[in-house]
Amino acid sequence: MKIAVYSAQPYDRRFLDEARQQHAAGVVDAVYLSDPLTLDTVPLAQGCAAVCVFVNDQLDAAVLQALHALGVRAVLLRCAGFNNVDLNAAARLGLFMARVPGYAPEAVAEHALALVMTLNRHTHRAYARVREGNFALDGLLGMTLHGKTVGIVGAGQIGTAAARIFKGLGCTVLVSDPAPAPQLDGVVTRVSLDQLLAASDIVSLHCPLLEATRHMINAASLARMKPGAMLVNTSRGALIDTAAVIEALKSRQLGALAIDVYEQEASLFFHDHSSDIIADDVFQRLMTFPNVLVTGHQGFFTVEAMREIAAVTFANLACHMNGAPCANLLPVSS
Ligand SMILES: NC(=O)c1ccc[n+]([C@@H]2O[C@H](COP(=O)([O-])OP(=O)(O)OC[C@H]3O[C@@H](n4cnc5c(N)ncnc54)[C@H](O)[C@@H]3O)[C@@H](O)[C@H]2O)c1
Repeated sequence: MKIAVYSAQPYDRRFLDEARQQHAAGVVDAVYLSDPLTLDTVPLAQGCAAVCVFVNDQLDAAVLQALHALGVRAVLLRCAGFNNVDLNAAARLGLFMARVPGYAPEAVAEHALALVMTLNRHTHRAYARVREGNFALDGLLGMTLHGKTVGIVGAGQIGTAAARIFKGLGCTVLVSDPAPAPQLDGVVTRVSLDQLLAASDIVSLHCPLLEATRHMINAASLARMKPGAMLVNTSRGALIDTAAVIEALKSRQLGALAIDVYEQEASLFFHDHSSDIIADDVFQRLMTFPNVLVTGHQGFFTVEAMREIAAVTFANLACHMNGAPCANLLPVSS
């Protein structure tokens, strides 16, 4: 079987090839495409019975229909989130749609911690200063995290890992989740979103992007936050209304922002734009704040997570090829 791998970076190729040698040598051929999947790039999957995609690839009804017409019968997401998939269209077309849930929740949770630590203690600024021979401490004042209150919005696999990390630092951990994980019983305090926003020094988002969670952080919810609190988003960009966040930063209601995801990231992230004029004025405004830290969707990016993503992707493909049950199917509705 031939599989077209969209949005393939050299590191994807390395880990996917490793897994293919181990799990599907001689059975699966991979065609690596640096282009993202869009309606325009569907024809690149000509001759392939499956495609493998990533977080910003388009999987709306038109793209799925075009892939199906080309003979594609399986779509393998090499990620956990599937907010970019039209589930109804996938069901209508009878496509095999599988993802990689919970491949390394600690990797993303640890990245959230890295963002908090960096932004709080200004290590990114200290690094640059010291290299220039500037050892002044002015502007580097942080807060001691021990004893602070951290609010985790969405305590699934990643949120649970994050809750344990912050608990380990001596923080009080609040959780808001309509279906909270029982393994956090006795470790965290369960509260409503409003209670969490009002009480937390740090709010970290770990829920999926759904219609119900789109822009859950907006002007109203920002106003309910503790003045000067830090907001962290390693989940999906559109959980946050970025324009409202900019206003809250300007008024100092929001004390600091750390994001690994951005609602318009598809045209920026995973590529080198250092010689381009970036046309996204909202993103560029964010870049002007000294209390904003942005990374380019790298929360998942550890050796362990990349290995697991590649291995599970080929295990999912094997289920499709052998007609075996697959635990990682998307919840497609008919
Ligand atoms: N930055 C990265 O590299 C990266 C990597 C992997 C996943 N992610 C993102 O992290 C998200 C979480 O991943 P996960 O593996 O922990 O998912 P998960 O399904 O294990 O957990 C999600 C949790 O969110 C909860 N939830 C749903 N709606 C909610 C709401 N309105 N308010 C509060 N909680 C709500 C669910 O009940 C569930 O417990 C993914 O959806 C994905 O978008 C980001």
